[in-house]
Formats: sequence, C-alpha cells, structure tokens
Amino acid sequence: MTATKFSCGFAIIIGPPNAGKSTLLNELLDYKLSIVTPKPQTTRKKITGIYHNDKCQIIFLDTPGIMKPQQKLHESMLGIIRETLKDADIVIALLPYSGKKEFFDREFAEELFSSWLKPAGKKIIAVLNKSDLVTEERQREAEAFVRKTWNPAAVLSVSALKGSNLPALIDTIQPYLPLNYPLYPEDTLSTAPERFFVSEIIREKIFLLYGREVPYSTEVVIDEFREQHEDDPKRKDLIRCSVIVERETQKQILIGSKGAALKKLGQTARKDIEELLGRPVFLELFIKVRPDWRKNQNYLKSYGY
Ligand SMILES: Nc1nc2c(ncn2[C@@H]2O[C@H](COP(=O)(O)OP(=O)(O)OP(=O)(O)O)[C@@H](O)[C@H]2O)c(=O)[nH]1
Repeated sequence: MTATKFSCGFAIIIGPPNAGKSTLLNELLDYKLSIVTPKPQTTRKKITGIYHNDKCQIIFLDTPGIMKPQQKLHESMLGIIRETLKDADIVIALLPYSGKKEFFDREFAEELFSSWLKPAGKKIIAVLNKSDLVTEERQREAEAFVRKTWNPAAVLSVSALKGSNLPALIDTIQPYLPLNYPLYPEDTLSTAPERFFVSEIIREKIFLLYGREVPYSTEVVIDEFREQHEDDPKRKDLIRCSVIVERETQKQILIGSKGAALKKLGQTARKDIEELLGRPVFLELFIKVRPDWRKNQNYLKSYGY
C-alpha cells in the first residue's frame, strides 16, 4: 500500500434527532457501536467508528441530533457538534425522508445548511435516509430538490435500516478524503474505551425499558471497572456504575416495585455487556439523585459534557 493510493480521513455524520445517524454508523461498520432506540436524542456524545476497506479508512464521527437547546445539557451537546465539525474532511448531512407530503423537514434542512454547514465551509454530501419509506421516483425528485436548493458536493438516498445503497455512500465519500496512510490498525472499530460502550449499553436499556422523561433525566457513570479475569480467568470482571437521576420520584421508577425494574435493567444490560466484552461480568448499579444535574455546570463537566 502506498500513501498516494490510499485515502484516510474524518467524516462527520450530522442531522436532526432520529435521522438514523447511529443506525447508519452501525450498518456501515457492521457492528453495533452506537446505541439505537426509537426515541430521539439518545446519542449525547460524539462516537468514533472506523471503517476500513482496501482503498480507504474512514473515521466516522457520529454526533448528537441538532435540536433547539432547552437546557444546559443541550448547549453542551451542540458545542460537541460544533467542535466535531472542525475535524471533518467531509460532512454527511443526514436528512430522513418523512414518508409524508414534504420530502423531509425542510425548515430543519434550511437551518442545517445555512446556519451550521455553510459557516463551517466544509464539503457536504447530502444523504437522504429512510429511502425505504418512499418510492424511487420520490427519491429522484427529492435529490434534485436538494441539489438545486443547497448545491452540496453530492446527493444520494440510502436506507440505513435495510442497508441499501451504502456501498455507493462509501464510494462517494472516498474522493473527499486526503491521500494518506491509515491512522488506525485494521482491526480497530473505535477509539472510545470499553467502559464508554458499557455505559452506553446501560443508557440504551434505560431508553428501551422506561417511559416518558426518565431516560432523558438519566446519566450513567462507570465508577469502577475491575478487570479481574486477567489475574484469574475464573473470576468475573466487576463493573460498578452510578445511574444518575434528577429526582427521588425518578429513582423510585428506576427501582420499581420490590426492585423488579432495576433487576430487569441489570439483567438486560449485563447480557449485552458480556457480549461486547466476550466474558462474564458482575454488574452493580447504584441509583443516585443529583438534583437538576442537566442544568448544573459542575455536574455536566464531571459527566464529560
Ligand atoms: N424506516 C427506516 N427507519 C430507520 C432507518 N434508519 C434508522 N431508522 C429508525 O429511526 C430511529 C432512529 O434511529 P437512530 O439511528 O437512533 O437515529 P439517530 O439519528 O442516531 O438519533 P439521535 O440519538 O436522536 O441522534 C430508529 O427507530 C431506527 O430504527 C431507515 O433507513 N429506515
């Protein structure tokens, strides 16, 4: 491999909540790296996923969905997006088809292109996701509309869920990456540490198991990750986590009657964590109340926002 033939660079995936950013990343990497739930705004921090083939290495940066900030947490999330944009060689603007009369949320698309992407001055590939919801004819119409209105470097329709047109997306991205040697070894899927993915799995299960505002008020912090199997393969690793909520009532909901809900959370999360790590673990969850943590700069900072 010579540097003059191989390309390597950073592609940032940016779009509204629920656009399918995490689904797309997982599908491209053929690995469940980023948590996916039917609820919007599950992705809070930037996730790095690395795609490899024999011509290029693409370091994908998944970002939280862009929304109107209603609290300090949202402002931090938007700050993460702004910072991530600076690192991008190419921007994937992901707009989901609505399946309704309008192709997609046009107001949002206008805001995305005008307020976010144009000032950043980066090359943009507009990717219209959820193509399984519309006919091919509608897809061509929508693509022509995007080309005419915002003139991105390229436009294409994909279905992250069905995995359709994703090789074309890779081929479209590649020419925009700098010619360079790969930055990471071929077996590296992400730069984030195991403990980050462990906390993301627990957050995903909270989103899937609990209703209304509870998941949005929750943060997961890994207090201890003791890898005991290395000294003695018979011993399970110990993972101690704090599940942070804003109010006593939310704590009661998380615990449930006679602790049943918390037990279920622990069991379902442990199963996926063991699959991720490829070894058995003890998972201990402690629920802690930190009043209004999403509005408190010190808490936000200590949780990595
Ligand atoms: N029909 C259809 N649904 C999709 C497609 N891609 C994603 N979805 C669904 O859309 C929902 C949101 O997907 P995510 O991947 O979590 O979206 P996201 O953009 O990462 O969401 P945030 O966490 O809000 O940033 C899930 O229920 C997905 O199954 C697609 O191509 N077609």
